Amino acid sequence: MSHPRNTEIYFNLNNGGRIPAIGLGTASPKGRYPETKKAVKAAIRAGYRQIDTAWYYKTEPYIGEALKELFRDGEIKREDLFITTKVWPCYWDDPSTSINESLKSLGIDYVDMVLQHWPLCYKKTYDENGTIIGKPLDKDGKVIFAEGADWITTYQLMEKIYLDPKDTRVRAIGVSNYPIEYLERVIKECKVTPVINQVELHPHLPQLELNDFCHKNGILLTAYSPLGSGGAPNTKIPLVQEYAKKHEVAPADILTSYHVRKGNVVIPRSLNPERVASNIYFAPLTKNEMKSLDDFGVNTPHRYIGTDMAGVIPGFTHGC
Ligand SMILES: NC(=O)C1=CN([C@@H]2O[C@H](COP(=O)(O)OP(=O)(O)OC[C@H]3O[C@@H](n4cnc5c(N)ncnc54)[C@H](OP(=O)(O)O)[C@@H]3O)[C@@H](O)[C@H]2O)C=CC1
Ligand SMILES: O=C1O[C@H](CO)[C@@H](O)[C@@H]1O
Repeated sequence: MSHPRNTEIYFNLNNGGRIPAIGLGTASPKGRYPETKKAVKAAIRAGYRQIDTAWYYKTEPYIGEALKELFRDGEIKREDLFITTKVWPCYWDDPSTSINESLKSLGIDYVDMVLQHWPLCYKKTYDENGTIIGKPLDKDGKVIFAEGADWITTYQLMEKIYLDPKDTRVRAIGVSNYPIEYLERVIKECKVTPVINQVELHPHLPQLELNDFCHKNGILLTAYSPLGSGGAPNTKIPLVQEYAKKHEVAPADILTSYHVRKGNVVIPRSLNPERVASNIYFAPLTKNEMKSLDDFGVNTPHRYIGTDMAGVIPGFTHGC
């Protein structure tokens, strides 16, 4: 059977721009960061036009190496790509520096979108070389938060950068890991509605209320960890395997098409060039199949990422 490709689908953003429906995730496992270069090259050659990264991932220099070679060899032009980076909570009061560091590592002069990675503020802490520590921990291994800090500050500073006509570093701003209550506050107190809320989303965690709220307010969701993160456990869900067989695609394609079918963006990660190239097929899931996948998660909610954050972000629960 021949299948349309998610790489050919784009969604409109509330600021007039557009975003490719599928992007390559680049939160590569520790010890394998350099392999991200090969994955990015495989992705662009397979038709991906979106790369999702973050200051925190430490993979930006390798993405930068891949881009440099792809641009040099005429395989892709900068303007044909959509590159997202994120501001980590250690830079909660200085997104400008975070963005500059990301741009330098990536070897580009603007990003298509910057997201506030988490609505959290960590205390600024440096190691013996003067390098900022991403996740400062106390002697008991607990994250050290910045006292008296307000998570909305980061978004307001990002907004300032975005709205400054002389500052061309950022083409769209959004958020990540925001529950509904946090989005409500941003919509009320800020001038710019986020274009995207990037959250964990898959059949074990369909977040239906959040999806409705975002779409009613012109915000798209980006589904992170769509395969269930390391080891892709969601590919083993019997319902996913049944639909894969029926639609003659791989289970991973059911897990990505589930989001694209809802008008949401999805960013699967793989360091295996063959899997990168094969994770792009769109399965036209029926209304009933979509409902069964939603219902599956409502009954068996499971979060793979950031469970340690749940206690400090009200509303950040299983969120079904
Ligand atoms: N905003 C946020 O807070 C967060 C954002 N993210 C973003 O979302 C992206 C994706 O999420 P992530 O948690 O990385 O994990 P994914 O859900 O994308 O799963 C990645 C795992 O699936 C495996 N895999 C990929 N394709 C297949 C396939 N076809 N069949 C079987 N296994 C497969 C990969 O192994 P292999 O490499 O061997 O193929 C890897 O182990 C991240 O990389 C990052 O960009 C992620 C977490 C939080
Ligand atoms: O984006 C992210 O990736 C890491 C784990 O892969 C997570 O802590 C963060 O939100």
